[in-house]
Amino acid sequence: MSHSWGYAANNGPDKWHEKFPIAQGPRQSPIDIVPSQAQHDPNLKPLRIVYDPNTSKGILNNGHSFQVDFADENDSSTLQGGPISGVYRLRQFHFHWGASNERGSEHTVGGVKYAAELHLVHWNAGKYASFGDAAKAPDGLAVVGVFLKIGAASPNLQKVLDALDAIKTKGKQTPFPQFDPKILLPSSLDFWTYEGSLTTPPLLESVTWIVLKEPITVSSEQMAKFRSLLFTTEGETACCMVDNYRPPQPLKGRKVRASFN
Ligand SMILES: NS(=O)(=O)c1c(F)c(F)c(-n2cc(CC3CCCCC3)nn2)c(F)c1F
Ligand SMILES: [Zn+2]
Repeated sequence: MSHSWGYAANNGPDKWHEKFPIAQGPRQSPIDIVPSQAQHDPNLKPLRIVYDPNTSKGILNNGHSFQVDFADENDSSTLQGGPISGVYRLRQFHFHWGASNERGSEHTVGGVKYAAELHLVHWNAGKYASFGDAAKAPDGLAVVGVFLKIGAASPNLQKVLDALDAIKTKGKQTPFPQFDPKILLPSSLDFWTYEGSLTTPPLLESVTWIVLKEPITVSSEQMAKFRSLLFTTEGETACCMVDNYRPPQPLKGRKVRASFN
């Protein structure tokens, strides 16, 4: 596609393989997680998540989603344990969501779609010199996925949503200091894990996925706030940022493990 990738009919997930052939690779994400097929692995360690609010920097509309970026020059905000070895540093978090509440997540559970999905992106700083290097390695990234289901409003999520008015259009960013993303996590850290990829181009097969079983809740009004963002730049014909999710991809023989019984 001559134009850049997106989520519309002419540049969306079904077209990505034209410019990114790895889209049809052996370890693509997301997937449908079938709980009965996931084997409990007692060797999986508990997740160890330590985030320092001083590392949060800014919030950006990148034209595909919005992301909160973190300072990752040292081990202040890290993920360890679970299926990974070594220390992975938090780089950014972002979301995927639907035009309506019955869709929006990337991973599905027994075919069930959630309204949205949070991704906390970490890179293997113990082994690689930069995020870019890590993103090209099979053990370079670890992404923690958290489902958002419709229910009571999340006050902690509201802190993020209150910043969205300042980044309505593609390319806009604003400072977002002193934010601890740990407050976005559910009470249980039980997870499923499997080897996969980035769910957006360049779709690199470098992600150890760690998908939490317990969703957090979000209200319909809060979902409307996500949908107030635009894919487009100021001055372009406005196009609402919705349905920015890739559907599940073939498992191709991969095993999904569970940290819980
Ligand atoms: N949905 S996801 O799988 O959690 C997810 C991620 F894990 C990401 F890391 C990115 N990502 C993409 C780049 C550009 C880099 C540009 C240099 C080469 C590597 C990619 N930065 N971060 C991303 F966009 C995304 F959607
Ligand atoms: Zn994502």
